[in-house]
Order: sequence, then C-alpha cells, then structure tokens
Amino acid sequence: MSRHRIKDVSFDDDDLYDEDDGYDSPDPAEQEFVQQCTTDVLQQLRAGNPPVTATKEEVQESLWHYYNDVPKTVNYLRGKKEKEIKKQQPTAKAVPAYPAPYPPSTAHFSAADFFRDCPWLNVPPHRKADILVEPLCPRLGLLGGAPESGGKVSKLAALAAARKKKEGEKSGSTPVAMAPSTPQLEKTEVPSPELRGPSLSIRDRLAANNAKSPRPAEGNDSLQRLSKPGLSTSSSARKPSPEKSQSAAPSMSPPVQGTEVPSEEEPEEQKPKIDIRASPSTFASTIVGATTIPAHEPSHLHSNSVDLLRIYGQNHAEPFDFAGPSPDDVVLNAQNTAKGFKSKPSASKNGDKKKAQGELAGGLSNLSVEEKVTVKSKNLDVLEEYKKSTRKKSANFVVIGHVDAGKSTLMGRLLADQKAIDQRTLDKYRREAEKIGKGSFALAWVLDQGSEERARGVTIDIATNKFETDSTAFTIVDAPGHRDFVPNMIAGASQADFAVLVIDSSVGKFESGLKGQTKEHALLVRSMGVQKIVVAVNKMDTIQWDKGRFEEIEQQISSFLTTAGFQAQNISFVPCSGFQGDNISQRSKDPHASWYTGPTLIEELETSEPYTHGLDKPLRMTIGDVFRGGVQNPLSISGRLDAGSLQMGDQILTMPSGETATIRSVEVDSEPSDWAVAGQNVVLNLANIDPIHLRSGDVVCRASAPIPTITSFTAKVLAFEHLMPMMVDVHRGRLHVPGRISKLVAALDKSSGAALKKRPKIVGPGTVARVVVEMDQAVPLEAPTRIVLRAGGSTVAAGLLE
Ligand SMILES: Nc1nc2c(ncn2[C@@H]2O[C@H](COP(=O)(O)OP(=O)(O)OP(=O)(O)O)[C@@H](O)[C@H]2O)c(=O)[nH]1
Repeated sequence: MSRHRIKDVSFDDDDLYDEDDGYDSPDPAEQEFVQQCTTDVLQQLRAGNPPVTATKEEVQESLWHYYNDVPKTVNYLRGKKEKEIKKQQPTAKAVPAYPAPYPPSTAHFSAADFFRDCPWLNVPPHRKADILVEPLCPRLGLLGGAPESGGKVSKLAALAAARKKKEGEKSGSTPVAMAPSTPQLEKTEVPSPELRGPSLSIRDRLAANNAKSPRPAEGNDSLQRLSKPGLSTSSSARKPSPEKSQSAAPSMSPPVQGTEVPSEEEPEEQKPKIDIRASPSTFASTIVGATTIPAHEPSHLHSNSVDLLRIYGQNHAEPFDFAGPSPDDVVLNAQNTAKGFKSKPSASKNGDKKKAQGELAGGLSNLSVEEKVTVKSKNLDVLEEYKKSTRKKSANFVVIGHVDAGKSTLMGRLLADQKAIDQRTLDKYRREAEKIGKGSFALAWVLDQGSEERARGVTIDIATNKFETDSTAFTIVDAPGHRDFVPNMIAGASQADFAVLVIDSSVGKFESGLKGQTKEHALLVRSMGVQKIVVAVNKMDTIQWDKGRFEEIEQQISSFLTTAGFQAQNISFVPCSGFQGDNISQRSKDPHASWYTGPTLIEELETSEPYTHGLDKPLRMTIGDVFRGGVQNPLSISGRLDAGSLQMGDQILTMPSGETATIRSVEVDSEPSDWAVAGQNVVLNLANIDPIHLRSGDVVCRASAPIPTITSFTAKVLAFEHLMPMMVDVHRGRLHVPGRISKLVAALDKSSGAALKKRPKIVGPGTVARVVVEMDQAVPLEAPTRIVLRAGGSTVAAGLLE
C-alpha cells in the first residue's frame, strides 16, 4: 500500500476516470490507514500544552497535505489553532507575560512571537511617543528657499482656518493639532500643552513652549536674520514681538501653509508683512560674509535676484583685476628681478595696457610664415655702371617659320659650330635619335629637350639657348612653327630684338609654308616690334643650291615683308643648309653654292644692334618663368628687362598681385651681377614674397611708378583677318586674357595714320584700324605695349596700345 500520491507515468488518461464519478475509488486499506493517522493526530493535539482540538476533516485534510505524516500534521495544526486562539483574545490579555516557548519542532517563524518575551517592548500605548515624519520641504536656493518658519499665509487659507476654528468652538470640541506628518494638512493654531492630549508630539510641545516664551531677537542668529524683513516694508516686522513670536516659531508646514492666522481685530493693511524667505545656508553665509552685516540693515541675502558676484564685489572684496598681473606673475617677476632679468611688464595701468595692445597689433601685422630677409643694397648708380662696363653687347633673336622648315636643326648647328654644345653631347643625341628612327633630328634635339617634342619631332614651347661670338652674346629663342603653338611663338617674339625667319626652300614646301605660318609669323614679329629680320633660305642642299630658286624665294618674301612693315635695309637673305652646316658659321664648300658670296648666317646676326633704349624709364619686366633657383635661392623669376634698371637689394612690386618683394641677387646672362638694365635677360632671386603672387606674364615694376592694371584699351592694329565686334584673346608675351573687340573706331591710312572711315562695321585683312578692346579681367598694360588679338586659333590682328 502506497502512502504517496505518486502518479504512475505508465497510465493512460482514461485510467484516471471510472465510469461513475470519473475518479478512482479510495482503497479500503488506505482508508483504514488514514483513520488511524487521524486518531493519532487528535490524541497528540489534546495531549499537548496548551491542548488544542481540531475537527476530523481538518486533520485528514492536513494529513493529505503532509502525505499522512503524523508529527508534521500535529505541528501544523497546533500552530494554526494557537493563532486562532490569540486572535480571539484581547491584545493585552492575549500576550502572556512569559509565554511558553514553542516546541522546537515548529515549522513557522514569527518575529512577533520571537520578541514576545522582551519586557521592554511592552510599553503601554499611552506612553508611546509619536514618531514624526519630516515633511518634504525642499530647500530651494543657496540664499533662500522654502521657509522653515511661518510665512505669510494666503487670504483664502486664513479664512478657511478661521472658519474651521469657529466651527470647532461652536461644537465645543477641542481643536486638535494635526501632526504635520502630511504636508497637505493645515495647522490652524498651536495649542497649549494643557489643551493637548497625551498624544501631542514632541514637536508640537516644543512649538507651544516657543509660543509661551518667545526667543529674544539677538539670542539666535538664524532667527534674528529670519526676522529681518528683506523686502518687507513694515518696520514692526523687523523686531519680533512676543505676540508675533508665534510666527517665528519653527514650523514644519510647507511654504504655502503658514502658521500665522491674522487676527480679526487687526486690519489687513496694518498687519506686518512677514518675510517668508528662508535663511541662507551656512555655506552661503560663509562665502558672502553675512555675519558681518549689521542687524539693522536689510540683508541682501534675502533677495533671490541679487547677483552673487555683485554682492561679493560690493561689500566684501575687490573684484579681481584681470588686466593686472596674476599672483603667479607677481611671484615670477619678483624672482626674475632678483635674478637680474627684466620683469614682465604689468598691463594694469591704462597706458601700459594700450602699449601692450599696440605691441600685440604690431606683432600680428609683422607675423609671417617666413622671417623677413634683409638684403643690403650697394646703392649703385646703375646707368653709370652700365656705361663703364665692358660687357659684350647682347642680342635676343627669335627663330620663326613654318613647321619643319628646319629651325631647330639650324639652331642646333649654330650652337654646335659656336661650341655652345660639346661634340660628345651631340654624338649622344645622334645615337638616341637614330635609335628611334629620327637620326635627322639629332641637331634639333639640342633645342627640343622635351620628350614629347623629341618623340613627335615637333617643337612645342619656346626654348632659349645662348652662344657668344667675339662681339655679341646671343640668346636664341626657338619658337614652335606649328599653328597650334602660335601663342608660344608670340611669347618668344616678345623677347626678341630681331627675328630669323627660316624658309624651307625644297620644292612645294616653300609654297605651302607661305600659306601656313611663314607669313603669319613674319607679321606677328613685326607687330611685336621686331624691326630686323634675317631670312634663312634653308635646305638648299635639297635643291642643289639652285640660285634661281633662291632668287624667286627672295623676291616673294621680300615683297611680303615690306608689305608687313619691315624696311628693306632691315631684311637680309642667307642661302644655307642647317643639316649640312653650309653658310651657318662657315661658308659652304659645295661647288654648287659658289655663286653666293654674301655673309654667313652668323655674320649677318652680328650686324644687329643691341636693344638698349628705355634705360632711364620706369622699371618694367615681364616675368617669363617662375622657378626654384636652388637651395640658396628658393624663389626666382626670369625674363627680359623691357625698361629701366634694377640692382640687388631693391624693393620691387609685382602686378597685378600688388605684392612687394626684395631682390636678393641678380644674374645677367647666367652670370652673377649687382645690377641689370633694359634689354638684358635676367634672373632675379627674390625674398619676402610668396610664390603664389608670381605668374608668367606678370609685370615687375616699382611701387613709386607702378604699371596700371586696366580692363579696356584702344589700340591701332593691323588686321590679319576680317575684324568686327567679336570675341578675341588678348596676348602680350606670356600674358593672354579673354576679351572682345567692342568697337571699331576707324579704318586708318597705313602710312599717315589718318582716319579713312569712321565707325566701320567691318574691316578687311591688311587694313590698319583703331579698335576698342575690353577684357574680362584687369591686367597690367600700358602704352605703347604691343598686343596680339587671336580668335578661333588664328591671329586676327596685332598692334600697339594707344
Ligand atoms: N635635307 C635637309 N634637311 C633638313 C635641313 N634642316 C632640317 N632638315 C630636316 O627637316 C626636318 C625638320 O627639321 P626641324 O629642325 O625639326 O624643323 P623645325 O622647323 O624646327 O620644326 P618645328 O620646330 O617643329 O616647326 C628634320 O628631319 C631635319 O633633319 C637641311 O638643311 N637639309
């Protein structure tokens, strides 16, 4: 027989139900066992101390819960019954003075029962003191907050309190002071101890005592301050009288519920206004020195709106003067003075302050990324130095002509013949050129240094090289012949004293060249101011030095150049072969060339006069290149002096940036020099300027005579194409800006310059015209500068700024 209600996991759900009531019928043997247990439990309950009884059903129910365990069932029922007995007895009587301990087998623990035998807990209720819970009256601010004392009550609250009091008197009941355990309750009156029952709280009794014997005004500092009116206008409120001490008694009421009830006899307007603001905290009192304020003066501490800093500054301390030296500075200055150093100046005085500010402003203005470089000038009379100098005359010439006319080859030969390039380098160029199948370009590579130029066999940008004869230092400006690079050719032509026009004399090439850049280049250099031109009739070896061909070319070109404005005495022709080196530096040894007895090319070049005019004019130099000259010269510019002179240490002005720079050193024709004059090719090593202010095409001048920057000008131009109001690019050396011909002023006579027709709508090629040009941006230009106008990749006009 099992004592446990253990579920057999092997059953089916149907096994739990029988056909009658759905549950198993009790086993007779088990019923007998339960009966026996019930009897045992009842006997033990009756035999215990105190004896308890329980019903049969209670016992069997308990046995069922305890799985028929008799001792546990007895313990449970005994505890249960004893609790019921206790509940039925009155409290005093139910608690025995010395209750018997529970049997050790008790399963339930009760704290009350555990401490029941403690005699000190058996305090009669009437002797128990109230436990007061402090109301939550948050302190609001550092210098004020919720009033701890009675504050001014609202009229509504006062009326409600008075009505309540009256009702209490009518009903004859004693007004009971409410324990301020709940802030919402309103205390209407502080009763006397006699009126209070034994349940009066300690706080209430203290309050009543305070009402009876008011505190003297000077007895307690906090109360004294509390009684000060602050914003109150009533003087009577300043000194608390015994009658008013009630309001001064500490109250646990929240701020909105005052303890003072206005007397009915006293008119409202005569009642003193009580300062309901709280006293400052100890911390606040300490930092503002509240205790030093005389008692009779209104305390600013009660004004919540008072600025703490203002209080601090007005009454108690001088505000710190931040303009003066800091305490650390004072100490450091004293230490430095003792060591013999100059002390840090104080800026406390106004004068010193201004001085310091001035120094600061000056320091900022002088602030620069790089330190200013000072270059000592020798203060030379440059023109005198120039006259005394024994330097060779220098001449620049630009090499122009149609593409593949043989310009670079001719100049390479010239440089080779003049020993400006050594044979070893020349052999190297030859080998390299042969490697890529361009052996005939070996001489051209002397000038065409760019890889693209060498690969394509075409000059792209101008190249400058120097060579010297016995009398002259020459600078070659090799210009590209291709029409796509005409702007570069213009830049080269702007630096030239004269021009060498190279013409391919081979059959068909001369004719095509005339239609191409031969004429354009000649016109351009003339428009750029070049007056002398040497025509090198090249590749004469290809036509077996045909004299007739040479004379035909000479005639056609001469005619054209004269038309373009060159004077006949400034035009010369030399039959030559750059490839073979005939009539370049040496006369041709070819017997077919014996008919020519004139000067060689170099001899013709030496007849040119140096460009020396404009020495006494204001400094003008167009920047050709901006580069890093080396470690000693981090910023250099190169170009040709158009006018004036300069020397080392001079201050220059660059336009259009308007930035100044110092000339650190000067190089003339790659030689160091103290000075330079107009016509010389110079490199200026600069200091005290940022490279971003320097560009090719900018103009160097002096601040005393700056070049103007303009956006429009009138020019007398020779039309290469039809001209009308149109968009054009304005070229001046390296400078080129977009603009437009805004007006055709007049068509002019070529020789006299007189107006033939005013305001023409269009002018044809070869016509000289006066036009107004406007530019999109301001550029440094001044008369009589030569300009070139191009449109759609062609030169449409060139002329002189008026
Ligand atoms: N037969 C012969 N060929 C020459 C002579 N001069 C140059 N050439 C050839 O002509 C070709 C072009 O020569 P370049 O010196 O590059 O001509 P270029 O005028 O400088 O050409 P670009 O600068 O590109 O306009 C090369 O193959 C040269 O070898 C010459 O006197 N006789």
